[in-house]
Amino acid sequence: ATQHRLWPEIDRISVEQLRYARLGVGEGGWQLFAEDGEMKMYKREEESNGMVVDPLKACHVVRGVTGHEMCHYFFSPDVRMEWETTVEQMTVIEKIADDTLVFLQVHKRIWPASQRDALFWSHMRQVPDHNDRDGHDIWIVCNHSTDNSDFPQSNNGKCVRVTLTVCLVCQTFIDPPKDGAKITRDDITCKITYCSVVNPGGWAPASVLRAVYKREYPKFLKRFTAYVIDQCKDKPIMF
Ligand SMILES: CCCc1ccc(-c2ccc(S(=O)(=O)CCO)cc2)cc1[C@H]1C[C@H]1c1ccccn1
Repeated sequence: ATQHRLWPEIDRISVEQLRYARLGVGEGGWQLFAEDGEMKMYKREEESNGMVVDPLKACHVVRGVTGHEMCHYFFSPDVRMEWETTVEQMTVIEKIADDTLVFLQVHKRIWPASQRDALFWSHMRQVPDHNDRDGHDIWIVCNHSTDNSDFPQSNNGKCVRVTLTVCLVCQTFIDPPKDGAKITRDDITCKITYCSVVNPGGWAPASVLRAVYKREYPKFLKRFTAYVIDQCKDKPIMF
């Protein structure tokens, strides 16, 4: 089959985002702004034409689930509204492949800014075994804004379109049980890096956006990881 017109971009951005996620937070002006147990959230304060575009990087360790499971639920349109509380409406407008979809999401309005929507491709892939550590396979979901002539910006002037790049990078670690016993969920740990850059696409008060991010991102990651743990606990492990 001839490849989809977006494929070169999807491949490039996915590779680039994996590299970006694996960079430490030691350099580059990251400031820790939220901590909750194993979850650490960092941001950089950046503006582009007077709009807040603060890059965010969250690191977390979740026990009892695999990276494949985390990415499966993050990617899946069927369960998105179960855990995503800032989305009012979600539509899959194109299926590029089994592991690549195009989403249109209308987000809940953040007063006093106007309502936002986001149109982005979402791609999930397993990355060849990274033996640079004792880690196991890596799974990644990358979401990146895209245009679609059937869904022009500011549909009937209602929403301002944001541009975003998001990646969820998950590495599974297995602590082999004694004498070759079957691996259980008590033996697996998943190290997560979540990165996001959201450009609001139009003016929104910096103080309001920064307050929303400070509140919403920790809530978002805690809610999502709790959701995956709950969905997986009675199911066979998806390695
Ligand atoms: C003015 C910008 C409004 C705004 C548009 C979009 C998003 C947003 C879109 C996608 C994703 S995701 O990680 O790809 C999961 C799929 O939904 C996360 C966030 C966030 C905000 C802002 C509202 C803030 C926020 C922060 C954290 C979580 C959710 N929302």
